Amino acid sequence: MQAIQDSYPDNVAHCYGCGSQNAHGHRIRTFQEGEETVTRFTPEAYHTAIPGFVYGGLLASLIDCHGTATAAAARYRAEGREIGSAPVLRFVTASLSVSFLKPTPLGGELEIRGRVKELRGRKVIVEASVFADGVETVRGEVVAAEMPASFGN
Ligand SMILES: CCCCCCCCCC(=O)SCCNC(=O)CCNC(=O)[C@H](O)C(C)(C)COP(=O)(O)OP(=O)(O)OC[C@H]1O[C@@H](n2cnc3c(N)ncnc32)[C@H](O)[C@@H]1OP(=O)(O)O
Repeated sequence: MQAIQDSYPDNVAHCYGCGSQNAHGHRIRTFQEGEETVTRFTPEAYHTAIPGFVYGGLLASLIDCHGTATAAAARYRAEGREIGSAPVLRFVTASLSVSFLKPTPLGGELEIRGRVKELRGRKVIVEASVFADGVETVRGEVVAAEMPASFGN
């Protein structure tokens, strides 16, 4: 099945969270499921915070990259375009907020589910949650902004 990240051109696919070209990264893959987006990810033992529980920074990065992918997909949909079609839309994180509702157990697959809260101009706000065994443990919000041509300057 085609993931949203599969549409990222190779020259911008190095992100630590979601870049297919980053051998050391999480290389998350996000899928559209109706009005929601879904990423599944299984943390490794080295993603430990407190023994038996997942490190919060990893969870934040899952929300982050799930959010930017959801934002890009939403804008393509809003424009009635196929994901990845030219001109390519690239979204980066303008802000990220994360609430850790419960400790997230380490040792199984996590599900990250997201939805668009607002889509306006060059900005998309995405809400996303992490579920472990069906229990919501983390909730976050990503403000994703379309990457300007001047990015980094
Ligand atoms: C092709 C695929 C690429 C895959 C990459 C995936 C990335 C994964 C996640 C990341 O780690 S990205 C890396 C971390 N993020 C950055 O380094 C971004 C650094 N910041 C910037 O480059 C600029 O500040 C940014 C592009 C986010 C905004 O600059 P703009 O010149 O576009 O700002 P502008 O003032 O035009 O704002 C556009 C909209 O975003 C809003 N905005 C900007 N910064 C914000 C902020 N910090 N918080 C909330 N909203 C913000 C802003 O209010 C506005 O909304 P409105 O249209 O409603 O007014």
